[in-house]
Amino acid sequence: MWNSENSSHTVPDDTLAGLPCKLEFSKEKGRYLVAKRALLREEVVLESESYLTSILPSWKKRICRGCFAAHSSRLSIKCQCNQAWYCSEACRGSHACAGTAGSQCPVPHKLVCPVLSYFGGSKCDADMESVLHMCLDVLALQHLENLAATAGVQRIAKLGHADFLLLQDHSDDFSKEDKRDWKKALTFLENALRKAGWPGQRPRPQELLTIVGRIAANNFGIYRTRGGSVAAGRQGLAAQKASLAGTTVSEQTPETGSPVASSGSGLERPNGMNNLEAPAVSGGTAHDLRDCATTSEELIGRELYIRASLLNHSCRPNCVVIRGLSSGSVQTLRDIQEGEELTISYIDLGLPPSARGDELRKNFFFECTCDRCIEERTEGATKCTYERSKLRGPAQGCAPKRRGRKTRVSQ
Ligand SMILES: C[S@@+](CC[C@H](N)C(=O)[O-])C[C@H]1O[C@@H](n2cnc3c(N)ncnc32)[C@H](O)[C@@H]1O
Repeated sequence: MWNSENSSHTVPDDTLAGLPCKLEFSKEKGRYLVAKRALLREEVVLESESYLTSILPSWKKRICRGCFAAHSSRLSIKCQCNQAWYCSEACRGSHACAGTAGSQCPVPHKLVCPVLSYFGGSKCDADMESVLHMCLDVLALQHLENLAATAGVQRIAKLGHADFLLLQDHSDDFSKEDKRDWKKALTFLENALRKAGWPGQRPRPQELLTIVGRIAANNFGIYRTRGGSVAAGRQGLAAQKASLAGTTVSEQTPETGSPVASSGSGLERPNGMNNLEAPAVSGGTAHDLRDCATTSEELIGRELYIRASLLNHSCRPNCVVIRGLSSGSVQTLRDIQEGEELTISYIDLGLPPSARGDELRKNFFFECTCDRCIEERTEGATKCTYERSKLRGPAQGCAPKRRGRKTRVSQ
């Protein structure tokens, strides 16, 4: 349910200007995007560079923080904080001053480096640590904007801190255990800020928690194919194979930004979801908004998009997010009528209904009411009545699943 205290249900007019979609709002599912006109299959609905990115600690030595290229062996150039690795001195130089290439919010590494020096001693798990990295970037952006405002400069980046605040905050929905874990992690961050002599305003714990609450429910996973070379990039799409049988989605080569040679079925697009064993696209990554990889995929990092975060979930999505090296685009999977809601999948669509529900409840805090879930529930109920009459006993396997403990925020 929409939390009006934590988020505003409008966005500035220019956020969606020129796009074939517009924003609507409902109390049940918050803001959502609808088609402003009829859309054709494979049409690009929106395109944007990522807002912020972070790499999981286990991958930091193989993905260049400057240009974001992935490498099959450990990189040899690193920053003194031991948190950022590079493929060249040029990448190190540009990251220090301008942040990761392609990010809409350039956070100069030299600003956050002293704080990151303490991250080696963090006892947080890898996922939490990657969220803390993003949290720090948000604080850095806020600080830079405060400085710019004092100096009379209006905007330092295309998208700023105000845009981050548009994201829906779910910190109030965290379970007791999550809140406790996050409190510990954020105390670690607060101490690192203090020890590093953070030049910006030191945030209050509640403020930090709302930053985490925004990152948690809105970040996109970056995946690689397990067992493939590190530079491989067809990540995140495999999971949608099951429910989108018959359609395939292309990936883009990072060098050209254009789809690679066609070899699939359905949409006749290459390296798609029906073609899991096909050679991977060198250097690219595709991602979707969900937390769990399939067995053939591995999560390597996380990133935030602002506009794409306005897309709600459906277990039968009509759009997909495709990631190039430095930008993401949302494309339609089928023809869409004017006024129809645009949706993507946040989860592995190959999961059985109850597991999909658990994922969405645990990580995104809502009960899915998409047409696929309703159909499956109806089918389940019919099957259940049939089984019951066959067994002439109590219902078997049809009891509503007990709501599991929400585990650590693992966005
Ligand atoms: C990435 S945001 C999507 C945009 C969001 N509705 C907003 O107003 O900012 C994810 C959140 O949207 C809501 N949401 C997404 N899909 C939904 C759905 N199918 N039904 C209900 N709520 C949904 C949930 O609160 C979820 O945590």
